[in-house]
Amino acid sequence: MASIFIRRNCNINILSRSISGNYKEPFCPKFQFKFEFLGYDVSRIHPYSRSYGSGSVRNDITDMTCPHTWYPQARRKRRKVFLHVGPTNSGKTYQALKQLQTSASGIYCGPLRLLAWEVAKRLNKANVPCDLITGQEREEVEGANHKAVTVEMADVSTDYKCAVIDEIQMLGCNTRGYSFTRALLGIAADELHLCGDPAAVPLIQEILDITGDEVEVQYYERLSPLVPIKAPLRSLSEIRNGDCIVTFSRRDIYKLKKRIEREGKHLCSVVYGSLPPETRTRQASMFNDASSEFDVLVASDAIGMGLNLNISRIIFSTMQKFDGFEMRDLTVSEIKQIAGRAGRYGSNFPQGEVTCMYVDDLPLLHSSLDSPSPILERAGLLPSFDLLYMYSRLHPQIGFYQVMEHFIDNAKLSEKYFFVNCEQVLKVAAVIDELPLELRDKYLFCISPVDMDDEISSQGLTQFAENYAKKGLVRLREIFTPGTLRVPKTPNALKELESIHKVLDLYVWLSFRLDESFPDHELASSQKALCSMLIEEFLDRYGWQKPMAGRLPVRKMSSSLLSQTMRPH
Ligand SMILES: Nc1ncnc2c1ncn2[C@@H]1O[C@H](COP(=O)(O)OP(=O)(O)OP(=O)(O)O)[C@@H](O)[C@H]1O
Ligand SMILES: [Mg+2]
Repeated sequence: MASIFIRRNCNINILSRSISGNYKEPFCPKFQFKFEFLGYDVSRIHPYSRSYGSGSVRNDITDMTCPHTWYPQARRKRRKVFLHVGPTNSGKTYQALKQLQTSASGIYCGPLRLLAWEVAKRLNKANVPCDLITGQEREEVEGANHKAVTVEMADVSTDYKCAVIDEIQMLGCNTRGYSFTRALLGIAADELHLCGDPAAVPLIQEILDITGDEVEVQYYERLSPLVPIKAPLRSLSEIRNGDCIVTFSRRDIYKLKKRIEREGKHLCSVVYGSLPPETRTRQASMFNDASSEFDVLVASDAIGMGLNLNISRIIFSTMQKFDGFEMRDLTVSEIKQIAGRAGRYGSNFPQGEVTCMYVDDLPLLHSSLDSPSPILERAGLLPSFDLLYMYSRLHPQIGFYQVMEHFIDNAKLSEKYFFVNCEQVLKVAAVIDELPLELRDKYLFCISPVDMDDEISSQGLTQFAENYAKKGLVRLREIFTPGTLRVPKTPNALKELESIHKVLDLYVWLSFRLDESFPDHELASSQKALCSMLIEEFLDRYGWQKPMAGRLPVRKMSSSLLSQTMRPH
C-alpha cells in the first residue's frame, strides 16, 4: 500500500509570498484572527534595540512570571470557581455538567475527543443544543449556546455563564499541560467548574490567588466500590464478560486480542492511542453495548481518563510503559485513573475489581491504590506566538528554531510553572526553519498535531509545509492518491494505514486554519473516514473471529459511502 507518496529532496522555490491573509487564530473556533500583545507595546520594539517600553509597558519579553495577565477578558470577571475533587467514579464530572446544562451558555473542555463527544451527545439529548469542536471536527447545532471541546480548542475570547474543565490535574502534564493552564487562566466564565484529582488543589488555589477569583473546593467520595483482588489472573481462560485487559504496546494489544479470541468464548474491542478517534469511539460503544458480541476490551491507557465504560474488572497485563524515552513503572495517578474505569456507577456492574496478570505486579498495584497521588507542584506553559513574534523582532538574525530554543532557555517563570516538553515543536521547527514562511505560519505548523516520531506523518507535514511555502496552495492529491486505500492484511500495513490517517487528519486540521490554502477539506475528511472503516474491517478479520451472522453488520462498511469515497475526485 503506497497511498501517501512523499517527494524527498523536492526543490523549493524561494518565493517571497505575501501574507496570505487567510490565517486563522489557532484556538478561536470562530477563526477571526486576533493578535493580542498581552500588554506589550509592539510599536516600541525595535529590532536592534533592547531598550523599549516604559511605564505600564512591560519590557522583558521573556518574563513569563505573570501568565494570568495574558487573558484580559477573564481578568475583567471575578469568577466563581468550583473545584470538584475526589477519586475516580465519584460523580465530579456529573455534578459539573449539571451546572453547565442549566446555564444559559457554556463550554465543556475535556482532555479527550471521546469525552467531548460524550458530553455533546448528553447535552443534545437533554435538549440543550451543543456544538462539538475538536481540532479536526466541527459539528455545529442550530441555536447552540453550549460547546463541548477538546481543551486545546478552549476559547478565551467569548464570555460564558458557565465553563467546565475536566481532568484539571492534567495542567501538570509534561506535553499538554499548557492547554489546561491556558483554559484555567483564560476562560471568561462567571462560573468555572474544575474536575479532577485532589492532588491539584493546592496548586490551583495558589495560581488563582492572584486572579481575584473566588475558589470553593468540593470533595467527593467514590460512588461504588473498587475492589483490588489479591490473586492475579491465572490464565486467559479466566477472562469473563466485562473484563478490560490493559497493555501499552499496539503489538501486545493485538496479541492479547488474538489469544483471547482463540479461546473461543469472547470477542474483543480494542482502544489505543493511534487508532483514529472515530474508530476508538465505535470500538468503545460496541463494548459498552450489551447486545453486541464484543464483551471484552483490550486497551491502552487511552481509556484512562473520565470515560464511562461498562467494565467490571481491570486486568493490568503489565505495570510498565514506554513513555517516549524509557520503560518505566506506571505512576500512582496513572494506575488509579486506569483502575477507576471498573465498576462505574450506573453501569452494568455495581462493583469494580482490579488485578494483574502476573503476581509480581500485584504489590505495585495495591500500594498505588492505597496512596494519594503526589501533590502537583507546577502547571505547564508554552510561549505563545505573540511572545515569540516579539522575541524574533528583537533577534532578526536568528531562525524560528533558535527563537524557540533561546526563548525557552532565557524565559523567567515563577516557581508555580514549568515549560512543557517542546521536543515535538522543535522537531517541526528544525524541519521547516529554512522555508520561506511567515513566522505565524511556522508557529502554526509547530503546534499542529503531528507525530514527528512517525515517519509517514513527519514526511506528510514536511510536504505540506514545503508546498504551502512554494505555492500557498496545497492540494491533497499532490501527496495522496484517492482510491488506493485497502483493507490492511498485516500488522505493518495496519500501522501504515494508521499513519496515513494521521496525515489526512493533519490536512483537515490545517484546512480549518488555512482554508484557502488547504482547500481539499472534504476529500481529506472522506478519506479519513475511509481509513477508519478499513482499520475496523481489519479489526473484524484479525485473529480468530470466524464470520457469524449478526456480527459484521455492526461495523460493516456502507457501500454507498465506499463508492462515494473511493471515487476519484
Ligand atoms: N448523582 C448521580 N446520579 C446518577 N448518576 C450519576 C450521579 N453521579 C454520577 N453518576 C454517574 O456515575 C458515573 C461516574 O460519574 P462521573 O463520570 O461524574 O465520575 P468522575 O468522578 O468524574 O470520574 P473520573 O474521575 O473517572 O472522571 C457516570 O456514569 C455518571 O453519569
Ligand atoms: Mg470525570
